[in-house]
Amino acid sequence: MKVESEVGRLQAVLLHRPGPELENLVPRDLERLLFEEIPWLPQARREHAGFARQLEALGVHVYYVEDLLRDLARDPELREEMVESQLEASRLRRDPARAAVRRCLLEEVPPEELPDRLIAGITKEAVRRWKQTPSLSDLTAPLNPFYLDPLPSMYFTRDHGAMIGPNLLVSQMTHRARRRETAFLRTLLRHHPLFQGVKAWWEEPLPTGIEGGDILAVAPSALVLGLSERTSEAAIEVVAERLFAAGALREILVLQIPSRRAFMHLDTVFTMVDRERFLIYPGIEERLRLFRLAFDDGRVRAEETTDLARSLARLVGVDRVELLRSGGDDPITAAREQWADSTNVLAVAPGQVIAYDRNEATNRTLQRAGIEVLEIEGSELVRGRGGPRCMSLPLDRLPLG
Ligand SMILES: NC(=[NH2+])NCCC[C@H](N)C(=O)O
Repeated sequence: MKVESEVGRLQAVLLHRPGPELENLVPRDLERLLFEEIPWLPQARREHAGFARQLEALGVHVYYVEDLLRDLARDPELREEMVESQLEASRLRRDPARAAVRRCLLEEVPPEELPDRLIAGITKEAVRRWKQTPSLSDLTAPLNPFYLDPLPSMYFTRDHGAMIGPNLLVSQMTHRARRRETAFLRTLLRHHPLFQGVKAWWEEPLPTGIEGGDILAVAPSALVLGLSERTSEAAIEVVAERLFAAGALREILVLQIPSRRAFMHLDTVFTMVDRERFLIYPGIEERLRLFRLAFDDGRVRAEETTDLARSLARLVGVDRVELLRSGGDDPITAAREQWADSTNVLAVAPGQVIAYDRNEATNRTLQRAGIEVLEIEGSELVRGRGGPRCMSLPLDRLPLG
């Protein structure tokens, strides 16, 4: 398994089917759990199944995080490791209730249900009988019902990490609300046979945030990284240093985007759709800052640069690249469609993408440019603020011939 480019023909991908975690969302928790709205689960699942069917029709192997975790949960030791790493990454880390939650998960929850239950969230109510006396936190349950929060953003598997060549960079999530998602990926990487032969680029977590939605491989040894609400300078510097030193990369282009909810990751405004073509939200172009990172005598050297198209061409190693603009020339349409993830398309091969059907103007622009747009429905899925790109973690792509 390896990924050397954002557009190489997709062979295998990791998804998560939206589940009861969405039904454990309540208005009070929306902001903290990084949602604006509550998707209607049965419809979100139908839409997600449509996405998976589209991928399978293209011959892509679709793996589901929850299925792989269920494979591991059969083994008592791995079950224990899964539970411990979830607790470590949660708010319960130093909570007196930790032991009771642990016992409930290991002694009461049937192993085959464990991954789904962890993702859905664990209520105080479910743990009550494992505690000796009612505690303050039991009494506050009506207002604050969860020991382990639901993970509603779990279906945005892209953010959990990124295959860079043959190995996986596991993200360091900026918000606590999403840290348990990556703990699952680490467990899979360590133990699941699917990942045999794939290593984490490094074991220890990075000091600060970097998320997969900000990582885009444009060529075998060249990355574009978003500097965004979720990915920090410090994390980019560490990643650059390590990947340069390992000989995995030659150059990195950093695109700084305004730190805003609507653009939480680079892939909400920019992605790659063909060997030499990119899709960008024009409302962002004026506000981008570009920085080039290279390895110079064992040190990462940064310099500011201008001209996105030229910088990308250099990175890809071609004379010129083409920037396609979302929203069909109308700033209002472009802003509306950006909010519905118009640029968050998933390239399944050079010049072939999966996109939400609702982004009509952007899809028309892509089609006119000769890009094949495979449309899926996503009116409930989009409420979580992500599209086909964020809903998929590519594990294997063919090299570009
Ligand atoms: N790569 C992406 N654009 N991911 C979208 C993530 C959306 C998710 N609700 C969050 O705020 O974290």
